[in-house]
Amino acid sequence: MRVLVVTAVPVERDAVTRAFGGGTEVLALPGAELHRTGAFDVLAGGVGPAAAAAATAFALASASPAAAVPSPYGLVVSAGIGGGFAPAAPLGSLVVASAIVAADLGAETPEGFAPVTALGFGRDSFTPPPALVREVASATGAAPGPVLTVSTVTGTAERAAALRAAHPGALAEAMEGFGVAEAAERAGVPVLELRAVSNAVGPRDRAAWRIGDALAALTEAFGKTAPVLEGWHRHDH
Ligand SMILES: O=C(O)c1cccc(C(=O)CC[C@H]2O[C@@H](n3cnc4c(=O)[nH]cnc43)[C@H](O)[C@@H]2O)c1
Repeated sequence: MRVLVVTAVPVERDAVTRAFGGGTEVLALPGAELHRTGAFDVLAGGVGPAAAAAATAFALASASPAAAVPSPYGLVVSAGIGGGFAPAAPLGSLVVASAIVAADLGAETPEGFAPVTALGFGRDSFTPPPALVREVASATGAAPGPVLTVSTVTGTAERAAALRAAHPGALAEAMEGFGVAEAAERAGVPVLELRAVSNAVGPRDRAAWRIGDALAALTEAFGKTAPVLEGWHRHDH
């Protein structure tokens, strides 16, 4: 079974492929460049949910161009750095999504934020396979919990508090998971999201970012969880 890993930017892609120990082949597809190592195809699809959804959809469609041909991918993983909600997700820690939540997809109303589902269309979250989430958490030490997808990075304590209130238990925010999940769902492939925390969700403080530490944590996590991911079959669980 092949695994498609979608990051936002090339440094995240390279942090993931580094875990697999070399021998990477680059495959140029329409709309996507896959870095293939063994069972893993890793793609830097761009920042934000729209870029992530488009890149993931192109990769999935290129891999099985005819509807009658099943996808070679058994799993799609959205991976990269992210902001962590303190104290549950400190800098350098890992989070694996138990739910991938579109945190700002909806409407502002006098009563507060209304998710797109409350407006009567679309969906506002995806649930990765719970057994796989548990296995990845156990292999990597990642904390399992909801991960929010936002189009605007949180930069104030007020916004962080509003997100916590609207999504109790959320551990992290990032910008691509929901887009990757939308594309994976349409291809009938399960999805997972794994984030390494580079900064705290809250007031903007660029000096406090620990991007290098988070990328190193991402490499270590994929090193530990690669056998779990490539050996996982959805019907096993
Ligand atoms: O300019 C800022 O204040 C700022 C703060 C944090 C992150 C950024 C980015 O442009 C990175 C976006 C990129 O990284 C992921 N990411 C990392 N931290 C966060 C976050 O706190 N909230 C949302 N996304 C984050 C994200 O998935 C993007 O790929 C700028």
